[in-house]
Amino acid sequence: MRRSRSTRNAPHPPPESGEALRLVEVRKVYGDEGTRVTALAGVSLSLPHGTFTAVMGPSGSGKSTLLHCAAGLEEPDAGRVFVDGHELGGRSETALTRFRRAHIGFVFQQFNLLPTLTVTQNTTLPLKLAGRPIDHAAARAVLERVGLGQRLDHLPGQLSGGERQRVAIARALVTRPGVVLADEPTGALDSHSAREVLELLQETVRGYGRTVVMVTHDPVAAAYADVVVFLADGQLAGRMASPTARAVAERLTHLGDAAQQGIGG
Ligand SMILES: Nc1ncnc2c1ncn2[C@@H]1O[C@H](COP(=O)(O)OP(=O)(O)OP(=O)(O)O)[C@@H](O)[C@H]1O
Repeated sequence: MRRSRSTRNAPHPPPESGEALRLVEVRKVYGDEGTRVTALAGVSLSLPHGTFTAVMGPSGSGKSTLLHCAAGLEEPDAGRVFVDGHELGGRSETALTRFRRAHIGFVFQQFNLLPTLTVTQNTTLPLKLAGRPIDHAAARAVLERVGLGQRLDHLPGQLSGGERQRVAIARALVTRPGVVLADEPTGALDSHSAREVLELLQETVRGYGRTVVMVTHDPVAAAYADVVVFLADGQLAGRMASPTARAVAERLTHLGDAAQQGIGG
């Protein structure tokens, strides 16, 4: 049966639980005897729909691993991950890929655009890969929303870093995922472009009800989020609502102490 245009374009309904992302005692260990590193040592986290969360912590504290486990890009050694109320574990690789394409958008520090595809083609690629119909009007609307309505036929090499990251955000949004995961999305940008990208991520949450989880090293970037969760040594080491850059920077300097005292959540 052909699906109607309105059904096809409807966002995925929020989970009844209201939780966009839930991690339960997630553990991830890399390497083997002699090189073993515990990247995540049993992390539990619950993020409601329509929230913007920043994940911070020292280098090597497990931030990217947490994001990759949440995205189903890495399989935890133990624990459970739920996205939009659906458990990721126990799926075949094909089923996981299909699920990821429907429910999760991912934004990388280095943009990961295909250099030979135009802005429009890069943006609609996830729909093409998912075998979904390409609604050019909808893609154009997303690109206009990120301020690239005048760049539709440009190649990534003809864009600034900030513009490339905005294409990457449009690409993450085009499938209307419930959850957008961003790994250092402003790490390669100057402060002006970074601010634009952060405002865009904020608008994604406030205006469109998406849930954004962003790994960052930058307290100024983290201050755009509703909540900051801190990681240290693969464990949760605290949480801050309504963060300011100054308060976040201050907390970061004491993170080591918090981890040693076993402060979580
Ligand atoms: N593929 C891998 N193989 C082996 N060890 C890994 C791998 N990926 C990550 N690690 C280790 O796991 C730990 C957590 O890494 P992760 O990249 O999650 O930290 P991070 O907090 O994101 O660090 P950074 O801020 O430097 O990006 C680190 O000690 C890292 O060396």
